[in-house]
Amino acid sequence: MTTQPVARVVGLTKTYGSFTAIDGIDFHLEENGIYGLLGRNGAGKTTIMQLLTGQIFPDGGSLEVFGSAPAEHADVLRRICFIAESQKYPDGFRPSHVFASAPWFFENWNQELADELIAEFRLPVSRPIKKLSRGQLSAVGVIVGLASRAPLTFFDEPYLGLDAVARHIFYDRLLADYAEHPRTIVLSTHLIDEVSNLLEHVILIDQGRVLIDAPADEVRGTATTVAGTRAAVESFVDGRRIIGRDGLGGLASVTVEGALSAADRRRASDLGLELGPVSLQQLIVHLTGADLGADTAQEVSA
Ligand SMILES: Nc1ncnc2c1ncn2[C@@H]1O[C@H](COP(=O)(O)OP(=O)(O)OP(=O)(O)O)[C@@H](O)[C@H]1O
Repeated sequence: MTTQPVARVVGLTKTYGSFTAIDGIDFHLEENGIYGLLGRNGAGKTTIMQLLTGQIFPDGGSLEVFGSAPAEHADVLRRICFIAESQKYPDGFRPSHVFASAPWFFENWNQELADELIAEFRLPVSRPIKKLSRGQLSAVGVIVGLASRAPLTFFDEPYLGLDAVARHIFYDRLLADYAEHPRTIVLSTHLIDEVSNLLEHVILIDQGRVLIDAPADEVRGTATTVAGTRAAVESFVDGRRIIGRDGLGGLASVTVEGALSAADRRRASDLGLELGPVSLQQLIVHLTGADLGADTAQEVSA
């Protein structure tokens, strides 16, 4: 049985003056999946989400969400929740006002889940939003995004300022709620290693184009990390395409591109080497030529 995709994007283009932000991309979002929309700064991730949520219009190609152009259809927009990096709220609003008005926008809004999250995030719901800390402000968005249970939910770098505990509450709650109430969730983030286990599908954007559109496990399987004594590792990886290196003293860990054959695996075992899957982040750093690790370190400590 084939289901109709939640979103269908064909040859989608968005230009700003002479600059092409989105360059003729194609992809589908299927019903019920957690997608990672990944890429370097300025790759085009937010622009894609703005196009899919009808906030801006494309300059070329076609775009269907739940079978219609999102911008003109209120019934489509009602099934979408978009949590932006810096969500804006009306002046004088308090989190309690946001949660009280949410059922009006989201037909699947679940107040019980919202209340549990408010307690877990220790969010002061009666404080004016303007007075909230950066992390508390992000928590408001994360709570709306999860409790909306919208059939298509976008989280655009949702956790600026959230501490490690709060981020893990978000990841755990997202997975648990998704298991009980499957829907389509698109997560854009630079903290790739942290969300790597959540993602079922990866769409990697680079300079307005799609570099990867594949199941996360398939992406991870395109490279292998080889670890062991330096001499054994170097002998094993000799002649292979190397993606990354790490090591300390006599120990080394090298990531190589391509699938390993059964003979390769036997040889690695004979050399006393350990083989492991590549981290999604390592692979993406390699493919987009960026040091996302530095970015990540900054954000984690922020
Ligand atoms: N209104 C605009 N006018 C001109 N250029 C724009 C506009 N909006 C976005 N851009 C450009 O389009 C490109 C894509 O921006 P976008 O915000 O989608 O990137 P992103 O992948 O979300 O980046 P980040 O990870 O830094 O948030 C960038 O080069 C950006 O400068």
